[in-house]
Amino acid sequence: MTFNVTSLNCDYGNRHILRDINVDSLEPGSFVALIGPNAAGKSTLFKALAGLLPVSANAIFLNDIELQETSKANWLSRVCYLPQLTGNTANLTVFETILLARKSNLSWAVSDQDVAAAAALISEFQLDNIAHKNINQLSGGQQQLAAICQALIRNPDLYLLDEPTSALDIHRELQVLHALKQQTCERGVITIVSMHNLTLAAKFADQLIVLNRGEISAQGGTEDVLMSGVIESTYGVDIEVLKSKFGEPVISSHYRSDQDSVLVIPSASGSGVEC
Ligand SMILES: Nc1ncnc2c1ncn2[C@@H]1O[C@H](COP(=O)(O)OP(=O)(O)OP(=O)(O)O)[C@@H](O)[C@H]1O
Repeated sequence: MTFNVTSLNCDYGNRHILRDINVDSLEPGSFVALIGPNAAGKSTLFKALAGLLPVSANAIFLNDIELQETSKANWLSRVCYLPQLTGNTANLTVFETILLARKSNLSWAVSDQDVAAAAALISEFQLDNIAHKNINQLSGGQQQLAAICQALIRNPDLYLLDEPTSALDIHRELQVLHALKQQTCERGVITIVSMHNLTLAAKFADQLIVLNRGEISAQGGTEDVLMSGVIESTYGVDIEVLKSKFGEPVISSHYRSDQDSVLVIPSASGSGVEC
């Protein structure tokens, strides 16, 4: 199983958002972090790859299936897309929400295995005390955990996870990323996760894809990309890659206050104030 993208373009109206996106072939078990500044186009890329936006592309292949030549239902049975946290307003309990995700591409009937799989995830993520609660009565972090369980209960070939841990505390964040990485390796799934925390990206991802202003500026092994200088030029910051006491990379960053980063705040007279 492989995933690759050739020459993808995507517009919102007459605004070009993604330009000539190429993703080199990703193999089963790949855990990839999609990084890039705000508004770079990461969410748009996920929606495009999930088949939820009109695109032009030479090819978007998952194994031998081409997105533009298959049905949306067939594509979405193999691809699990988790959008950024938006707030779940469904009138369902946590348990029902997770069970429902399991049912998305199977028959209407609920088997003992489906119930057991939902219960196992609730137990693994210590959600027992909120399993009976309505999803719209939870905190942002609790809702995000339920959404992650919805993703984990699926068995896709490709995960597209848009900032899946943005609302989680550090303990939960590590727990979730560890579980996602484990599932990726054990099931031979391909996982692409967007994230802003570069240290966590470096800790978990074996590859980084850097998106900047709608274009991919780098794809490669995590260490190679971190050392290449592309992070500095993409974000306009200085970084240093250190090693933690656990032998893992830590990204130390420094704000650049040089001429290029002068921030101009518009004043009442319209002339602007430099900071
Ligand atoms: N529905 C939409 N209609 C028009 N423009 C949009 C729409 N959604 C996003 N955009 C624009 O597309 C660009 C890319 O947005 P996108 O949400 O993909 O960025 P992102 O990299 O995910 O950002 P962030 O890290 O801030 O979440 C932005 O300029 C945004 O304003």
